[in-house]
Amino acid sequence: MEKVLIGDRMVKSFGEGNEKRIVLDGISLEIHAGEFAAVMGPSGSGKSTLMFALSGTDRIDGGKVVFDGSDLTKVGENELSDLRRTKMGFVFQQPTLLKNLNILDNIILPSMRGNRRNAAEILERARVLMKRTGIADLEKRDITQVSGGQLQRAGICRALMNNPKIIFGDEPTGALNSRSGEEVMALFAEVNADGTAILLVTHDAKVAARSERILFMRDGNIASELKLPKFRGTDLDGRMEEVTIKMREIGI
Ligand SMILES: Nc1ncnc2c1ncn2[C@@H]1O[C@H](COP(=O)(O)OP(=O)(O)OP(=O)(O)O)[C@@H](O)[C@H]1O
Repeated sequence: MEKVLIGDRMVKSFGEGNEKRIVLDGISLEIHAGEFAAVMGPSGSGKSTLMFALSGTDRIDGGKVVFDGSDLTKVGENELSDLRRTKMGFVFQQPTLLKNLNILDNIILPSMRGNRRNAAEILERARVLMKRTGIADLEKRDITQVSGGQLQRAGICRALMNNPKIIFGDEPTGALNSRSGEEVMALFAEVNADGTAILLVTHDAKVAARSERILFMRDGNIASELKLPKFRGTDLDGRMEEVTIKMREIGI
């Protein structure tokens, strides 16, 4: 199967001299097109740093990252930001939406910048996504007038605007109540069923159990891996148990 993302012996450290801390310690991984993977690990094991490295958000000190055939360690800043804007989607714990714009404008803003599609097409795409994520009637609302779950859905719509090859999620359900969290996860499953690869960082066994491959990090490397069949909406409890056993095994 086609590999959409390859991290090859990635090294990243912070600090200098005695303060130097190696956070990614030669870690390698591959994500296939359409795969749904999760990263778990103790606090400080390097999960967020890994996501920043794989998405070209941060430059790495050693090794390489190949995304959709482009070596992110070699491309210039403009090309890198184009790749990130047009082929990757990002969903964080707290969506970074702008306070002075309504929900719809927040969703379309990044696509309006430097995009060849015209405004009508962009608007249409946003409305299709808002309908699909259940927030169609909220387009004129200020971002302070919607719930956390609705805000996160708006963030997901924004991430999907350019039909990305991969979505990076860093604790995307971390700030949500369990019902909204489940709805957001169901949305990720739908997006994944359409062929978009997903890579999530999570502390939550219930979230990880919906993925098909879980990478367990420890001290800047992958300590273990768990493969599961693609989640079809059944036996979440059994899957969670498998994840929890593995977490215990490696001491998370
Ligand atoms: N910009 C930075 N400058 C200095 N140190 C950093 C920086 N970013 C991360 N670190 C350090 O790197 C280590 C790994 O951080 P990272 O955020 O990747 O861990 P994590 O596994 O995502 O943790 P958590 O589960 O708590 O979010 C931590 O010790 C952190 O303090």
